[in-house]
Amino acid sequence: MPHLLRQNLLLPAPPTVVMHDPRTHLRHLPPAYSPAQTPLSRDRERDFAPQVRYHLELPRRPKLRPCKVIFVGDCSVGKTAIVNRFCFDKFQSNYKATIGVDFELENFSILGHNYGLEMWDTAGQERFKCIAGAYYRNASVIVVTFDMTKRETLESAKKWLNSALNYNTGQKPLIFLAGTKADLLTKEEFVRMERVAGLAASEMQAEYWSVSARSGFKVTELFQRIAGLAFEEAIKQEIKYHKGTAQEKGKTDTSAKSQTFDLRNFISSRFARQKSGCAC
Ligand SMILES: Nc1nc2c(ncn2[C@@H]2O[C@H](COP(=O)(O)OP(=O)(O)OP(=O)(O)O)[C@@H](O)[C@H]2O)c(=O)[nH]1
Repeated sequence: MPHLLRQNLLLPAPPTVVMHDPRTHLRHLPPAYSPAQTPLSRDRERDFAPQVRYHLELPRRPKLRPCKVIFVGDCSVGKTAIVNRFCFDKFQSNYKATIGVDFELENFSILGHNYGLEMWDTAGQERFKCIAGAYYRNASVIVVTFDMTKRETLESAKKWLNSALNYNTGQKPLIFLAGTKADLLTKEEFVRMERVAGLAASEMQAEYWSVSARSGFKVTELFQRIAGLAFEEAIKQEIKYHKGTAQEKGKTDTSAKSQTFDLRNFISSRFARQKSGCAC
């Protein structure tokens, strides 16, 4: 009975060690793949915005819904592979087409707040497109994926993005363009492909990433960046919402005050009229 022994000898209890998973525990905004290839944060913004940090220090805990991330792109480009590499740290070399859609949830701790990423890995095969399309709605993040060894998959990236945006007209999702299978390219091919893909990304107003699910190259960094930026955006939305309701409340308060003033005037004028003998 080791705990009894400890009690009898009045030994201090060992400190509780909280183990944080460094993949999902963020204290700073993870950097872009390349500062030149991101429309999502300016080069000098290397961390969470000060207003976001300030808001999180207020006693009121933010109410955050999980963030919906959708992966779209041609079949066999490696959408499932990058999700599986990040969520389970595994890679399968045999191809198994996604039927409709697959779903994974990963929980992050960002600046001490829990934040969930819902990952919707949609099918690239044409015959499943009508099913997958139904899952595009309410996406906060769109990751358009292409195979760096197949130029034609980059060419269809814009088509995939437009189709995902058509289901999300009411909001402004964050857009990422991810080139996969970086391990299969020579250095020259890699540099050439990044140049072409970077141009496509800026046309799509997307942040560009080259990754490899096989080697794990930049996969964790991509997901951390997605979580960091989506979290920051969610807090900014919350700040906007609170400012809006505070302004509304201010307006109601002033109109209530002016109503009290009018009421007082009305009573005193009525009283004066009654005094002067008028009954109307
Ligand atoms: N060498 C290499 N192969 C990869 C990589 N990523 C994916 N693959 C392979 O590419 C094939 C297709 O990968 P998936 O992840 O299933 O592709 P997908 O985009 O989900 O395909 P659909 O479900 O049809 O939309 C599989 O055989 C994977 O093993 C990578 O980074 N490097």
